[in-house]
Amino acid sequence: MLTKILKQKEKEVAVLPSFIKGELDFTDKDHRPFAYKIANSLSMPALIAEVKKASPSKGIIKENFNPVEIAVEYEKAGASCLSILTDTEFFQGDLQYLKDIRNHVSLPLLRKDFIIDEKQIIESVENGADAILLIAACLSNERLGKLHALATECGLECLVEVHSQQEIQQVYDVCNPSMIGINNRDLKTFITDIEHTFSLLSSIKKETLVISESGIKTASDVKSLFDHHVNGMLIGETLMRADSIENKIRELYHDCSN
Ligand SMILES: O=P(O)(O)OC[C@@H](O)[C@@H](O)c1c[nH]c2ccccc12
Repeated sequence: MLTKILKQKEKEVAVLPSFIKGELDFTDKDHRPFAYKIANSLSMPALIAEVKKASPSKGIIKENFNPVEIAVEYEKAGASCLSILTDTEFFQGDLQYLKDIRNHVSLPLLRKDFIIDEKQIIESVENGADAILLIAACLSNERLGKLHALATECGLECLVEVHSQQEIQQVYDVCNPSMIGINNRDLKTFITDIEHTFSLLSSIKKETLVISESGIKTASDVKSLFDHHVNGMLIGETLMRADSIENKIRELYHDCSN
């Protein structure tokens, strides 16, 4: 699946406009600090709530999908940051959702896509992202280092996603990201296991914020992230399937306040 996605991304990137680095000027962009928001959620793991219509493993997750309404609900319900899927082909997202949501909420926004090229970084800034996802499994060391450096120069924060001890090493060899995301989803089997986060925690530097991603479903999951001092959690499906986002978020945090 990842190979298929990356092939498609190469096609998309080929038609993106090129740019001249010296001519970039993003000084007037209003940046909403992403990692700062995560670091400041001390009493419980910060919630990065994901706007996600569909996925390759689950198909359509939410039928009546209104991205702006969902984002507004997430903000009201106390999410710290939002993650917006912008991949159209596999996740039925759209870059336009990022723009629209930015006009209706004041939370920091992560563009969730498969970033493999510098041109997508420029596109992310232009469309209102505060942060981007960089997936170690999709990038060589050299690419990861370069993309992380350009994003930082452009004022974007990076959440660098890893699945293994080896990838954590790869990340630290080429950059020092403020946030590392541990994906609990095994990309080969699509099975999620939150224990995956705990098994990799000790390899992450103290100064790096840790985000647990995927398959977080219950108050007891959230409590165990909290007990392991995980800084943040990225939740999509559980919230998208809830009848009431507000009630679901309250329910998820329930055991942290006891
Ligand atoms: O819907 P879930 O299981 O709560 O997962 C959210 C998020 O972690 C997942 O969408 C994700 C994590 N890494 C990704 C990379 C690309 C696309 C999607 C993802």
